[in-house]
Amino acid sequence: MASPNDSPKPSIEVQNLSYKFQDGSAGLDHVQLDLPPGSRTLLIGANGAGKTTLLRLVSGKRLAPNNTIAVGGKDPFKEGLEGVTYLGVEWVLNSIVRTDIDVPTLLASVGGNAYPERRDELVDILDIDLSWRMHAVSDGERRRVQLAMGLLRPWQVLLLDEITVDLDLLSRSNFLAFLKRETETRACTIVYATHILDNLAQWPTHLVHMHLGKVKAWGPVETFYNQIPQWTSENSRLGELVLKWLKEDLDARGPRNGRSNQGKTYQSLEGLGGYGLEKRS
Ligand SMILES: Nc1ncnc2c1ncn2[C@@H]1O[C@H](COP(=O)(O)OP(=O)(O)OP(=O)(O)O)[C@@H](O)[C@H]1O
Repeated sequence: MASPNDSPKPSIEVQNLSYKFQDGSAGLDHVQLDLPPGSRTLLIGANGAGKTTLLRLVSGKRLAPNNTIAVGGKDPFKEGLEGVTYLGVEWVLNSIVRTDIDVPTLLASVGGNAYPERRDELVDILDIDLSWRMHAVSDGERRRVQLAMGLLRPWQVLLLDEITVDLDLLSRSNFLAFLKRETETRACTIVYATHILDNLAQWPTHLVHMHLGKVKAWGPVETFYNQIPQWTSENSRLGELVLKWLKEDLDARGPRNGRSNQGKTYQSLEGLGGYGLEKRS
């Protein structure tokens, strides 16, 4: 019988990937990445940097240009990748987890009975009460059940698009430790887009820094730490590095609504009504 370990090694290769949205606006610009099998990559970037766009393309949910993406050596869109799990916003909003349904039924519906040991481990680490009914749980409790559902089948590539925001600190820490163990004990690879760095200092093997649809830098995590020779106890070294990157990105981009041009804009409105008509005394 085939086991997940018989599958091709789950590397993620992105070659010169540019992507435009349907309205013609630029989504990604010449993205180049080569994430090795077994890696745990953090995707870092400000809001709107292109993280979700990249993850959706890598997962095969969006069509990328030919020969730009290979996951375990395969084109994710053409080959409908078995073993690639993408957990993002659409998945979080799935309405079934808000109905009056019990947890064992939900877990069985996603194959829980085929992987009883994994199911029981996930129930344990995510501290799930099997007597919960899903219409009567908190957001964080619902998220934990969803995570158990999403992680149950032994994926080879896991693409996570910040879906841990509702978890309390301990649940999130257990969840991250589980993911780390997974990459250490079987052939699998993770890419995680997040803004929350708690408990993550020792987690990633690789970092990808995105800005305005481009990958500004990527590589093994230790190759970046010389950028942060000193760090405070308030932030981890990773936290300091990410803060530095985001500040640089903001400086490079400038303010969203062009405040530096504001005087000019108001002048050009003169005569059109509003403040432009006021006379200086
Ligand atoms: N369907 C779309 N059509 C046009 N532009 C889009 C579309 N979806 C996203 N964008 C734009 O593409 C850019 C990247 O969006 P994306 O969702 O990939 O960012 P992100 O890095 O995941 O941000 P966040 O941290 O806020 O989740 C944003 O400027 C966004 O407005």
